[in-house]
Amino acid sequence: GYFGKFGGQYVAELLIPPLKELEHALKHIVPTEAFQKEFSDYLKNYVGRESPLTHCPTLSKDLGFNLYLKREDLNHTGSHKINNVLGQALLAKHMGKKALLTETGAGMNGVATATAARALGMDCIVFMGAVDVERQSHNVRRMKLLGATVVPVESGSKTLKDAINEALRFWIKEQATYHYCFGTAAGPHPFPTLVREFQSVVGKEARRQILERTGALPHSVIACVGGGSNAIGIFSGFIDDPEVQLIGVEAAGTGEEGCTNSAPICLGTDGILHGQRTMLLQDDDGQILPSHSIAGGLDYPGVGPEHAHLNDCGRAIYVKVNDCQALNAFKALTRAEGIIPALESSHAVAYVLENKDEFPKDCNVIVNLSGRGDKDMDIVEQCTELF
Ligand SMILES: CC/C=C(/N=C/c1c(COP(=O)(O)O)cnc(C)c1O)C(=O)O
Repeated sequence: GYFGKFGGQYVAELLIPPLKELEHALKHIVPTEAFQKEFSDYLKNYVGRESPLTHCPTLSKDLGFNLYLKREDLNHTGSHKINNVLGQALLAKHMGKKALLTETGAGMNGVATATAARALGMDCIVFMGAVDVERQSHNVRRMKLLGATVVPVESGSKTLKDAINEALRFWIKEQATYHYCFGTAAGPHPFPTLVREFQSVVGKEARRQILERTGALPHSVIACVGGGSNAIGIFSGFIDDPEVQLIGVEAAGTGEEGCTNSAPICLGTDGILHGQRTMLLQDDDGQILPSHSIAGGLDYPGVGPEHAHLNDCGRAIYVKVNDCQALNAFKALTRAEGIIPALESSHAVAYVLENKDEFPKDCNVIVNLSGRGDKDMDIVEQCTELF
């Protein structure tokens, strides 16, 4: 369960049994033809895969190279989150679990888990920081419509980190009947591996699609990084093609020197959080620092261990983009191509728009468009100078 020196299973003894059960399921159920067939069938006929690879003619003309978007925003429920939670929900069913619990920040993972629970006839509890309940209210309404119980978390910074803490406590108590649908490629082993496995469909499709469309591999593949699941999903399709540059985009918050941010790889240090050794925003005593991002789904002081390793070994580079740059990219994509991106995904688009001279003329670049922006209407409308 390690990625270089990162990863592991640093949890209370009480959590070892369900994690061991999950490791067993990953090894003995996921690889079976029956499971893979059922999972692929849901991805095709319920999620609506495969997602398109959309060329952006207007932005490409301005950039001087070809920008392609992997359209995870077009999946059922509006983001890549459904790929992972459907895989985990199917696995939970096979493991005889009766209900699902999860954490959510942007609410996309909460909606996806509530949706998968309905599709499989299971109950669902979602832990969500009180700050996120406010700023992503569109998704809270969707979760409730889907019959999920939303538990606002009032501890700590009342965002994703705190929701994970509460969810883990709940799981310790209810592990016999609940499966913890971990929403990102982070947490204790086997979650980073399990989530990567279920998100790898994105990278497989994107690699085949770009070869079909352009006859060559792309110069770069770019994705925003919160916990790291949409990025590791698309990276995994190209990780064995050393000529393809992999770029993870973290959230720099407001961007001033020393400001509160969510960029643990760019600005953090090595430590342990939520059962994993990874890069973190922490003080000298190892106390976790509060994070900030305009995007609820990136507002997390940690990152999945595989990204910490890919940064360490240099296979991927990690950069950061601030709130304002993300908002500008949100507007640019909306107005240029008629696609309204999630603020999380806007960070990946912003990196390309802000650094266009780094990409060779006429090359091909893929950005993972991890989700749609309906949930962000209130936030964006507050930045009225944008529109
Ligand atoms: C697991 C908590 C993260 C959430 N969302 C994260 C997110 C992210 C960042 O999550 P990762 O892909 O796991 O880094 C990117 N794009 C969209 C549209 C997102 O919603 C959520 O609760 O919805």
